Amino acid sequence: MTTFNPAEFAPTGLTPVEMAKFASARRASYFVEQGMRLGLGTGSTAFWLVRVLGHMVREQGLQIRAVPTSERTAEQARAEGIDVVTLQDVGWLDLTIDGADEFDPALNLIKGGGGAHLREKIVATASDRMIVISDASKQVDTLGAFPLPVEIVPFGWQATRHLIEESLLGVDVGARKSTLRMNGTQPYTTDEGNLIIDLHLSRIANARQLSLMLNQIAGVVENGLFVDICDTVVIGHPDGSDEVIDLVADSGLTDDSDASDNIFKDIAD
Ligand SMILES: O=C(CO)[C@H](O)[C@H](O)COP(=O)(O)O
Repeated sequence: MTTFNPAEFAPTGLTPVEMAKFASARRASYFVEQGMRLGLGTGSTAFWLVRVLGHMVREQGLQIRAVPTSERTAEQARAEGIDVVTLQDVGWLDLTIDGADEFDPALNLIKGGGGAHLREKIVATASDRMIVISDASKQVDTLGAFPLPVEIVPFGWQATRHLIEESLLGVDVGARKSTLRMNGTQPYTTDEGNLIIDLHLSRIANARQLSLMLNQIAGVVENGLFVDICDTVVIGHPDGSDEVIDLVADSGLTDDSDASDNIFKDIAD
């Protein structure tokens, strides 16, 4: 049990949207314990997590070793005084806390709006537990309104995109448009030097099937569907309140699995 107090960090003058993000990050920080090896997410909600943890490190003696999921987050974490290490350094993580673009009732996710879903998935699946921090706008009945990012290698990327588009004909989705993510006039490149194709699907009937299918295509590095990886979502609200959805606690079962178990579930299915 943590003896630290995330609520001590209390920024003022936040817009309602920022307050909701901050509230979710603050609540998730209560799950962080002394000595933990922690995965740090990427994005505007994870930004608040790093702020809260930075305060706990500097002012409350929290000691953590953190593996950031992007260069952006690494830079911010270092500036906050957090001990930044590599996944190779620590081998495995106790907990990853990250944002999401959408989550459904089973807590399956779309991630990668910030272009970091490859490292985010590696870090999350190398963790005992993944907690998502979010405002209520990310909660959906069915995934797919948010464009699904697919990271692909630059070599032969047009052919890879063509194969992705062809493969979509065989799955139950609401639409089948793809776009190359741009950064101004240039293609957006990830921290790994890859490109991103965003899939505008509107509705994804079977996230597990689609995820497996996309990752079988040569040139695809990773897609933004996180299936059976997250079991806790902390939702923050504009009034500063929060709620926790915890699949394990809500089911009354104990969690003897870890985030990497999804790989075996996928293969078994
Ligand atoms: O997946 C991500 C980055 O790749 C982010 O977690 C996701 O885009 C949510 O970001 P934000 O908290 O800014 O809404």
